[in-house]
Amino acid sequence: VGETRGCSIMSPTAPMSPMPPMPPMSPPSPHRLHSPAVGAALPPAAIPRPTLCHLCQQHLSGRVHVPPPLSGVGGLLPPHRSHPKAGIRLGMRPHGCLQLGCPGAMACCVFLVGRSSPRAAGTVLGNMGTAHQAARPAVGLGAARNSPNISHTIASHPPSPNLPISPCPLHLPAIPPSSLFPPSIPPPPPHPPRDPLPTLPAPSTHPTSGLPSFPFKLGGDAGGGRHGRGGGVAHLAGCRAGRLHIWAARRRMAPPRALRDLTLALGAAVVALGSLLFIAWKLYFRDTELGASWDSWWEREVKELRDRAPPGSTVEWKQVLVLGLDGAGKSSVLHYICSQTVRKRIPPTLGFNSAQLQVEGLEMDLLEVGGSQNLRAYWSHYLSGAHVLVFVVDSVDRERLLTARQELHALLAQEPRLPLVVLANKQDKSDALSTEELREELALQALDGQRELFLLPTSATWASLSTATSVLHLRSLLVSLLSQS
Ligand SMILES: Nc1nc2c(ncn2[C@@H]2O[C@H](COP(=O)(O)OP(=O)(O)OP(=O)(O)O)[C@@H](O)[C@H]2O)c(=O)[nH]1
Ligand SMILES: [Mg+2]
Repeated sequence: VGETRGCSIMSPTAPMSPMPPMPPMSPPSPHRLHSPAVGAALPPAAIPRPTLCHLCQQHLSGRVHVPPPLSGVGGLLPPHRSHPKAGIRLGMRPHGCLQLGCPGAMACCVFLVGRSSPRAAGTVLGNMGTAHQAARPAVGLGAARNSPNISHTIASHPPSPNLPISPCPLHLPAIPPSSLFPPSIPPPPPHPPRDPLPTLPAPSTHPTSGLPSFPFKLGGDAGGGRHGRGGGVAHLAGCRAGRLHIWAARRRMAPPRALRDLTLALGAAVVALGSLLFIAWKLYFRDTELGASWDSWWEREVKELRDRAPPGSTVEWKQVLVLGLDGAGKSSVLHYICSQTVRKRIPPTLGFNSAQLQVEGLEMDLLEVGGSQNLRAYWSHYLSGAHVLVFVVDSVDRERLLTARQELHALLAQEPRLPLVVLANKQDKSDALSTEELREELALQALDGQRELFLLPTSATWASLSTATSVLHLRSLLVSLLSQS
């Protein structure tokens, strides 16, 4: 046990004296930095007398001082004589200036701030008066009070009313705080009363529209104006006000000017391009059937026939009447005979078509009357002037063969001796009826012996040009028939 070194070293050699009692803790002082005394409130006499910092001393002694590099935050720069405004740097602290309790700093700052920015002066004073109550903001106010803006601004930053008063190091006259900080800012003078608005007349009812309207004068009292001399009383109806409102809304939503111009330019370009294309199309197809109308084609045919006739020759006119149900192929056959070309698309004949053929001193007048139901009533009117009747039948249209037969026999009943040529058209189609079948379906055998009767298989297509079904056989037959009569 005796070898326990720690115990032997740590063991006291002398008896311990009792500890003295600790003094009671004092509460923290609000002015601990400026007053070493301990207490809740300091009497004015206990505040240490302020002393000028070295920067303020230099400035107040009249020497130009170039401030050292700035550092820190929350203070003011010392002033510069030639550039007083340059000395104002709120929010930046210069070296050594704005020492707590330095009234010189306060005076310099307020002086310069007051010359440059009254509002900044008020801020400075307010901050210093509240944060550093040991200083005396009233000292520097002697230089700034001449500006009404300063005192006005300072009112919004009133320092504590318990500020102590100490002698002014700048020997400025002491100013009582009550005159520096007015209790309230005087209210602005009231606006002068405006002219009362003119009262509108009561609305009346518009005589024609029935809407409420308000009379107003056009052109003014002088009797001029762009609406006519003498002015006059007009009526502004309620609907017009609505239109004005819509117009204004449209104007607000109108696209920008550049977009409008671009749209107009594009529209003009499209119109010009379309016109050019149309002219080019017309020029390109002027000699083809696409560019020429049906009527002009007939006119050209007639002109060619007349030009081909030998001068002074006597031409005998014969009329060939071409009839048949609609869609049988009458127009196609005529076109084929006259031009020996095929038109893929032929519009239905709404009235009649006429073509002249001059062959071997014989001029044929080929007359086609439309085959639609409303035109069939006119067929009989052309029978008396015809020398030959050509009746065209659609060899594929089985459903209407009975109709075709009835129409044909009704015509023949009126002209018992008129030569008849029946065309079994569209023989190029695979399901076309043969001529024998058509002879039976149309009851042509009943006409045997009454008149000259022919039944020809035809096809008005390119492929049939040199075949037995070519329409050109019809032309030869017609020439033979008409030459005899
Ligand atoms: N496959 C074929 N189609 C034909 C033939 N003949 C005419 N067509 C077609 O039949 C349709 C009617 O021909 P159109 O010549 O107009 O008949 P249409 O008798 O004059 O008719 P309407 O004028 O209405 O009385 C057209 O589409 C022609 O192309 C033919 O021989 N073969
Ligand atoms: Mg036709």
